[in-house]
Amino acid sequence: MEGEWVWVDSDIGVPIGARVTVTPSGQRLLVDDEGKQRSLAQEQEASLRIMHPTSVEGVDDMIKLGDMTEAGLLRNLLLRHKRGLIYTYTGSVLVAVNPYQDFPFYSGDQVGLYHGRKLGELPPHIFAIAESCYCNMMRHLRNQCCIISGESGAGKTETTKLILQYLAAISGELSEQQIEQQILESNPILEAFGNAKTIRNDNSSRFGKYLEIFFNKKGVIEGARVEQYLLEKSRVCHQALEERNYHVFYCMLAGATAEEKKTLNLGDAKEYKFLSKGGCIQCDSRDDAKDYQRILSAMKILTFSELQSNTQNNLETSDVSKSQHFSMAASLLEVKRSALAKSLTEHSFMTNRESVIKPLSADQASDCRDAFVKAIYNKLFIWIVEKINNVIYKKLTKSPKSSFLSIGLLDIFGFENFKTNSSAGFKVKVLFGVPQGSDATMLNKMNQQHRRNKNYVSSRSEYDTDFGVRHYAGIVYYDSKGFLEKNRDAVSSDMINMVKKTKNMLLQQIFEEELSTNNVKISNNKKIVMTPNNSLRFRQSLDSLMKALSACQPSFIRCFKPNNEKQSEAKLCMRQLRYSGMLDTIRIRKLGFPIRHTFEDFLKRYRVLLKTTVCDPKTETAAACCEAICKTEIQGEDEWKIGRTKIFLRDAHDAILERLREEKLSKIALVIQRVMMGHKDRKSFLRKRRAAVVLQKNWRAYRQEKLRRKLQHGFDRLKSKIRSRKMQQKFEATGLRRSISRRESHHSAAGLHERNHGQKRNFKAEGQCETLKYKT
Ligand SMILES: Nc1ncnc2c1ncn2[C@@H]1O[C@H](COP(=O)(O)OP(=O)(O)OP(=O)(O)O)[C@@H](O)[C@H]1O
Repeated sequence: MEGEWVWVDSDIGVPIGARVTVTPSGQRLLVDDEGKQRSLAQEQEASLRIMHPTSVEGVDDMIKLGDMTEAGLLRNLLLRHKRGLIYTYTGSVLVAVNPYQDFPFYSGDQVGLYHGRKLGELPPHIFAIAESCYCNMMRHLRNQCCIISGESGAGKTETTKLILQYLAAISGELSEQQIEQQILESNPILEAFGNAKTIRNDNSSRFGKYLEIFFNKKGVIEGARVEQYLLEKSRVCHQALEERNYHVFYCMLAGATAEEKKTLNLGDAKEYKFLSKGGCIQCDSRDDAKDYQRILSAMKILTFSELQSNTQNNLETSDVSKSQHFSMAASLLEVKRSALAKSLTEHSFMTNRESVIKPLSADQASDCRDAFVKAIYNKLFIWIVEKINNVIYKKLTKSPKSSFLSIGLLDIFGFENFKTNSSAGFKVKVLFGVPQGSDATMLNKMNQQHRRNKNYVSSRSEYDTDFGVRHYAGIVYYDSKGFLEKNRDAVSSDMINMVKKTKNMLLQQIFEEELSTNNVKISNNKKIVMTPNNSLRFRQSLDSLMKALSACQPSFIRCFKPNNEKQSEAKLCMRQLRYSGMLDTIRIRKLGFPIRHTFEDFLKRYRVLLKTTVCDPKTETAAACCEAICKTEIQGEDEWKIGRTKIFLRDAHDAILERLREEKLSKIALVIQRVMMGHKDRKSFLRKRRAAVVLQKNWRAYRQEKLRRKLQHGFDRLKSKIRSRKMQQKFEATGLRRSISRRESHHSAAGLHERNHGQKRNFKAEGQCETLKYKT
């Protein structure tokens, strides 16, 4: 039907989407995802597969896809990427497609938005994964790790930085320490010394990194530790076309002042062979001079002391080399030119009876020089990492590790399969360890040793120089040519003897191990200082990494590169999908029960979801209670399984149960709040009512008493008036008044006065009597 979506075959090896359209003339066409029109014949129709609606619209969790095929996954990722949605879940695994541009995804607002929210509550985001790690750590008191994988340039390093940014922000809300800032500032330093421009990525990490962030029990960052794995040393002396040496060289030469450069005898990058072998000095996306200032300020924060120019006094002149660069090198290494010349151009070896010194050919001498340069850089890098750890980790060494919780971020090497893969890769080192001898003898030895190993593919003929390794993603062929050279990192004892004489403390410090060892091995008539073999050391550090990881609860982030210059978007993503094992992950996660809890843990966490009328934990077993919870809360019998000691759940149910638990808890909290507030309010109401009654009572009593007293007073006066009137009437009635009048005429003046006075008294008494009558 018109408008319907179907799957059609394509040249990328998997079907792509296409939409049925009808032209005005009535002809039916298919318009595929790449915009190409295809005719639709009637006989074709039966073979077309209708697209599931979830694939038409796209889903934010690929477990929900109806078309659970490579094509389904690919279309979903590309569809979302086109809409600017770079993050997609696959259960709890996050797929991150590199946006190659700054999106407003990572602001403080976004941190606030995702903080405290469950995975799946909000659209997929790297902050949701960081939050989930943090929450799981705090909830289960268990260390977490994030395994971030993907091709070179897919965005692993940026992702690691974003997780760190998130954790630093939420920890910063809880305390005002400056440790978060110091941890964040270690990035520019590590990137300057350990990253370089490659043809795949302008800022490619050339070392493996495991950053463990330590939190106290309150969830505040207390420190961190960086572990580095196998820096690509060969880059210091050699770069492929269009690639650069490590950033720090270009940054320093572009950013240092003329005066600083003069003190250190530095020129421009293009003057140095080791910096210009790739024919690429500038990198368009980088500003070396600006980065230099950034590196210096980060170094200040991490308490690196300032670079000091070295004194050039006390230098003996020598005729060994007239080159200006040679003198400069000797001066910077703070050794006599003669000692440097000797160590570079001669080698001493032992016969049965004596020590013999032989000159080196020009090629041998430059090998010797390169080995020394690579060793210096590598050791300097290790020293820098340790120096950073001294600031961000040292405080924690005083307390036992168990007093902290941690989240580890593993940024593992980008994996690429070129037409020709150089054996310089660390992966080859992990497999085999590098023997002495030539490339051919090494290949021979490997072909013999690993003949029966199903992961090893021997060279097809004795003239072939390549061999294959069956990786998860497929067979990768490595060319053994130049293998030993690229991996040669043994520094000759002559060189070490030269280092012994240096006045440069840093140089002595970084070669401390070699200087303190007396273990000198003679191999091929050449004295080599034996420190623990590099591949052995690497294997040991990987073993301890594996141990640390397996003790943690892991989260996975798969970074994808959406395009590069040479391949179509879909083809490139398809390859990454296959290599990352995404489809298998989804199938396994869909089929399996990746979430598992012991009955006790499960019951402790989800006890609130249990109805005691259905199953009472006081009388029933933990297993029965767990079963009862699942029966009521999870739909579908097949969605969970009861084991002997644990309960197993499908991927999505962890989040669902958590949500239900939270809902239930907030309901219960509401009831508690309601009852508490009601109780509090009633108590205060009753107190107020009692007080009001007392007030009313007392007021009324007071008012009544006042009235009563007034009345009483009135009556008393009334009574006295009545009495006085009665007395007067009585007096008048007895005629006493007449005799008194006669007596009054006798005493006229006094009598007049007395009469007036008596009249007045009478008037007054009458007046009072009237008032009293009125008041009564
Ligand atoms: N989330 C993102 N937002 C914006 N740009 C990004 C993002 N992730 C990656 N990029 C861009 O892609 C580039 C390459 O990413 P990054 O260096 O993280 O890759 P990588 O996988 O670590 O590669 P390598 O294995 O070579 O070190 C970055 O320099 C940046 O320009």
